[in-house]
Amino acid sequence: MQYRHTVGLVRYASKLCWQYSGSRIKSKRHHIACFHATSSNAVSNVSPDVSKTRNIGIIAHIDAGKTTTTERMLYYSGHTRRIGNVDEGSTVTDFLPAERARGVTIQSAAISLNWPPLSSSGPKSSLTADLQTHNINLIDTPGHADFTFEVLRSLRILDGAVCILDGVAGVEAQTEKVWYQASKYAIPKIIYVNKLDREGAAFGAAVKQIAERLHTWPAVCQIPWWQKQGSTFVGIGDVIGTRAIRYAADSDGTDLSIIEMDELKNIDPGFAEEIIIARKALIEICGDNDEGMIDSFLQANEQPLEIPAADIIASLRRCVLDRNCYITPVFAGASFRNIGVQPLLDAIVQLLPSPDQAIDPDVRLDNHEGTLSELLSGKLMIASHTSNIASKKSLARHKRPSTGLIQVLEACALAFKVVYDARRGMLVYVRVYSGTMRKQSMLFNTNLQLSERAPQLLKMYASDSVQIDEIPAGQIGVITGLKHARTGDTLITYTGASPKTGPPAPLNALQLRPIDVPPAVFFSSIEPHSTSETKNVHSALEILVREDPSLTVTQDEESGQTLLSGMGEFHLEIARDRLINDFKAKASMGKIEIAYRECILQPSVVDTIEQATAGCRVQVQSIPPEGEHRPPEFDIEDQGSSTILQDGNRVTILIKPITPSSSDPTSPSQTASSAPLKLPETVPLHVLQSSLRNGVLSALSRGPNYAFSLHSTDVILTFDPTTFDLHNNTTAASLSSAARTATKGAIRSTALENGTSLMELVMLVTVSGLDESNLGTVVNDLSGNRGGNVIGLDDASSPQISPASTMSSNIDLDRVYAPRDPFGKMESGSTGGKGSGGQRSISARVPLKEMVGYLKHLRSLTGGRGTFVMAPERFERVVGMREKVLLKELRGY
Ligand SMILES: Nc1nc2c(ncn2[C@@H]2O[C@H](COP(=O)(O)OP(=O)(O)OP(=O)(O)O)[C@@H](O)[C@H]2O)c(=O)[nH]1
Repeated sequence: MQYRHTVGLVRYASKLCWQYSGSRIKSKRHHIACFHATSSNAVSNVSPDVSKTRNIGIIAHIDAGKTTTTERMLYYSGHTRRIGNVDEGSTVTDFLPAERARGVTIQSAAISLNWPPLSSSGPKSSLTADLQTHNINLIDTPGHADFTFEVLRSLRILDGAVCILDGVAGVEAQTEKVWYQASKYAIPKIIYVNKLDREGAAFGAAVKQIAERLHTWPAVCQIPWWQKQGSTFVGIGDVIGTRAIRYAADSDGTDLSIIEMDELKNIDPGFAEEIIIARKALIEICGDNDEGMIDSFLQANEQPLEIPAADIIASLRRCVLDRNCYITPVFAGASFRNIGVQPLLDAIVQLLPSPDQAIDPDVRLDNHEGTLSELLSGKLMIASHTSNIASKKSLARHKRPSTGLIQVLEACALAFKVVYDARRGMLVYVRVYSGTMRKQSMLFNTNLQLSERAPQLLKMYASDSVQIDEIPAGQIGVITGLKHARTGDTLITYTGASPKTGPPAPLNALQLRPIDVPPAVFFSSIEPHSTSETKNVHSALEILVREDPSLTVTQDEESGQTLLSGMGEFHLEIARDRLINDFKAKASMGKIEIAYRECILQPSVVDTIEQATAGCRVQVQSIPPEGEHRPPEFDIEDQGSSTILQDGNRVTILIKPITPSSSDPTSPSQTASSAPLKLPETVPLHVLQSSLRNGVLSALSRGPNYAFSLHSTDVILTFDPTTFDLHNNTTAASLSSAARTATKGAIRSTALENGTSLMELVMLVTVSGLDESNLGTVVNDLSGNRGGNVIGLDDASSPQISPASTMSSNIDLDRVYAPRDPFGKMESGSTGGKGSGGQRSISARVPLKEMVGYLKHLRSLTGGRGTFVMAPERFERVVGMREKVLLKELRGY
C-alpha cells in the first residue's frame, strides 16, 4: 500500500510551539524611525585594522531583548539618530516585513558599527577613558527554536558572543541551548542581564543560575542599582571601576552621571558597600584563574580596591580568551530604559577577541581535517598528499610537495548567509578567513565546483550598505551578483584563476568548517493558484531554499505536489508569509504536517540486496539503530571523501578502475591518483562522484511504502565506467538518473523481501517552571498520555542539550558571589537546591507528534506557569500498536 503526502493526511488542530514565547502582543504599525548615516551609494575604502575588529553575535532565549539592545548599540555608535522600537516595528535589524509585523527576529541581521564612535564624544561615547575606536560586526540572531539554524550558521563565523538574559526569567531553556552551541564552537562569551527595570527582576538569582545551569563561574562586573526599596532601577554599580553610573529617568541613556565611591557612600551607603564586596569577589575569581591577577594583587599590597581597573580588564580578557577557563563576565542593564548599553559596548571591545585571537577555524582538504593555520603552513597539504601516494604503494617515487600549492591560494571565505534583496538581488554574506577578497575577482566555489565572478562587494548596516573594494581576512562582508553560492559554501580565490579548470587539486576540494543542516521535521504542500503561476512559485521557492537551507523543496512523484519541509510550524508559516507577501507568489500552503521517515527492515545486516543498472551496482542495507548491536562497519562516522552521512543515511560511491587487471573497486581518492582510470575531460572525477551521489540521495528522498524519506539506510554504489559507456557527451543528469534508478530498484527489492517501517522523531524535552503540586501531574501526562520517557528531574544542566565537554563540573554554588535581590527574592549563596525559587523541572524523551499543542495543555496543567523547550534527538522506529494507530491516521481509515 502506498501513501501519498496529501494535504490534511494528518490532522492537527493544535499548534506546536517549540517553546513558550510569552504573551506579548506587538503593534503592527511600521514606524521607520531610523535615519541611516550611510547609504548604499557610498563607497568606503578604509580597510579595518584586524586587531580593532570584533565579530560578535547576540544570542539568547526568545524575547530576552536582543533586538532592543542592538538598537541602542546602533544609536550610541552614531549609526542611527533615533532609537527604534521592537513593539512599533521600527528597528533596524528586524527589517523583514514579517519580522516587523510579528515583532520577532526571523533571520540574523549583520551590522557594522564603530565603538567608540569615530566622530562623537561626550555622553554618547564610551565610559572608558582612552578606548580606541573599534569596528564591531554584530549579528543579531533569532531566539525562536524554529530558527536555530540561523543561530548555528552565525555561530560558525563569530569570534565572540554576548548572551542576553531576561532579568526576571533568568536562564531560560533556549538560553542553555544556544550557550552550549556557542561553547561547542569554543566561542568566548560575556553575559548581559537585561530587563532589570521589570517588576520581579532578580539579578542575584540570575547570577546563581548562570553558575548552576550554564556551568560557568560568573565574574560579576556590574551590579544593579535599585532605589525606592527595589522598585526603581536607576543605574549600575561598576565593579571594575569601583563607581556607580546613574541614568536620568526617561532619557535616551546619554544623560548619565558617574558617581565616584566617596560620593556614593553618602548617597547610598548600602550600595557602595555592595560594590566593594563585589570587587573583592571579582578579584578573587580572577586570581583563582589568572596568574597576572595574583601579580596585580601583590603589587597593590593585597588591597583589592587598589588594583587598577585596567589590570582587572586585562585579567578578565585573558580568562575569557582561555578555552580552559570557565569564567564569564556578567553585566547588568535595562536596554529598553536605555540603561547599561554603553558599558556593554565597552566590554565587547575590551573582553572579546579580535579575529586574529579567535579560534583557528576547522578546514578539510580532500579527506583530511585540520585547521586553517595548518593548511596555510603547508602541514595539511603534506598530510593529504602523503596519504594519496601511500595508497599507491609508491611512496619512494614521490617527493613531498612544497607549500607552493598553498601559495596559489589568495583568499578563502565562508558564505554563511544568502539573502534575497529586491533591490540588489542575492546578497551572499561571507566571512573572509585568509587573504583578501577583491571586487571583480574570480571566485571558485569548492562545494559546487564552479567559478563565479564577484562583481560588487558591500559592507552591511542591517538593510543598508556601503560599497567596498575588498574584504580583508577577519572581516564580514557581502558579495552581490553571485548566481550559485549557497549558505555553507567555501569560496576561494587563487592566482592564475581559470574559470574552465578551477584551482589545482587538492585546493579545489578545500572546505572551511561546514554548517550542519538539521533534518526537516514538518512539511506542507504548496499549490500554485494556476498552471501559469507554477514557474513563478518555483522560482520563489528556489530563492527561499537558497536563503535558508533548513527549508527543503521536494516534488512528490505520484501526486506531483510540491512539498516544502522545515524545522517547525512557525518556520513554515514564516516561509509561507515570505513566499506570498515578499515574493508575491500566487500559491496556497496546505496543512502543516509531521515529516515521518521510512526505514527498510532487514533480518541481517550482511544480507544485502544488490541491483545493477547501466554501470551502477547498488547494495542497500539497513543501519542498525543506535544503542543496538552495530557491527564495526556501521560506525556512523565519515569514512573519507567517498562516503557521506546525510539525513541519517550513509552513501558510499565507489568508482571501478577501467584497467582490466584491477577488478576491485577503489575509493575515488585512490582512483584519482591511479593511472588506469581515464575519465572524459567533460566528466572529471568530482562531477562523476557528485552526480552519482545526487542520484542516490534523490532515490532516498521517497520511501517505497509510505512516501516519506528513507532513514537509517546504507547505500554502496559501485560505478563501472566501461559498462556505462562514459564519454565526452555524458551529462551529469544521465549519471544521476542511472544512480537513482539503480538505488530505487535495490530499495524496492529490499522492501518487497523484508518490508519497511515508519520512523518518528523523538524530542528531548525540558519542562520547567513547575512546583511540587504539579510535578507529578506533568510527569504522568508525559509518560502516560504522550508515550514519553522521563529521564530526569531537576537536571539543572539539561544534559541532553549540553555537551559535557563544554562545561565546568565543579562549581560550588556557595562560592559564587551574587548580590542580594530586593524583596528578599534571592538569598545570596542559595538557589534552593531545585533551581531558582525551588522550581522543579523535568527532562523527557517524547515523540514529536505528542508535543504538538503541548504548550496550551501544559499551561492548563500548571496554572500558566510551566514552560518547555525541546530539541530533536533522533528518529526511532514506530512499533506495535503505535505503528498501527499512526498508519491508520496517515491513511485516514
Ligand atoms: N521592561 C523591559 N522590556 C524590555 C527590555 N528589553 C526588551 N524589552 C521588551 O521585551 C520584548 C522583546 O524584546 P526584543 O528586543 O524583541 O527581544 P529579542 O530577544 O530580540 O526577541 P526575538 O528576536 O524575537 O527572540 C519587547 O517587547 C521589548 O520592548 C528591558 O530592558 N526592559
